[in-house]
Amino acid sequence: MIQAVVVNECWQISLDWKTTVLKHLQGHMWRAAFKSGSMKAELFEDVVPAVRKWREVGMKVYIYSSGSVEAQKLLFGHSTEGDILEFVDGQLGTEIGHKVESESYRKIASSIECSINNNLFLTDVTRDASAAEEADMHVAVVVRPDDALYVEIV
Ligand SMILES: CSCCC(=O)C(=O)COP(=O)(O)O
Repeated sequence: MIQAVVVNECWQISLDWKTTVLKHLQGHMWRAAFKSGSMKAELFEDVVPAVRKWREVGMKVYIYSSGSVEAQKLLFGHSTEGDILEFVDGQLGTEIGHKVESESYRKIASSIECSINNNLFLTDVTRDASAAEEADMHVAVVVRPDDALYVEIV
């Protein structure tokens, strides 16, 4: 039974599926791993300096991820750069809507009380970028070395 679950979860991960069940399992595993100190989130070295700079000039920074809010807090709270949650104004998960749906970005703009075309969405997933752009949000696709599989070069 356990082996069947592991095989199924690995299959979902290989397809980059973001099912709620998978993300809940992720949250449980991460809780144990991050809290025990056996796992730390590794950030690209430009992340913290960039976020600091944006915050210094008065910009707000939010995380919007398919990962649950708990998973986001675990990851950004236990990074190799320490707890960087203090640099973040809030976390948004898929309870606001899926990242491939334009409506999600409209809802985000409304919930953070910032007009949609005054927002910049950074992502490495082109499907998510298209949805945000369709909603009139500014978008920048961030290309990282291991993202080649998910970024469609057009
Ligand atoms: C940031 S916490 C969880 C990350 C995660 O599980 C994931 O699938 C990343 O998806 P995203 O929507 O953030 O691209």
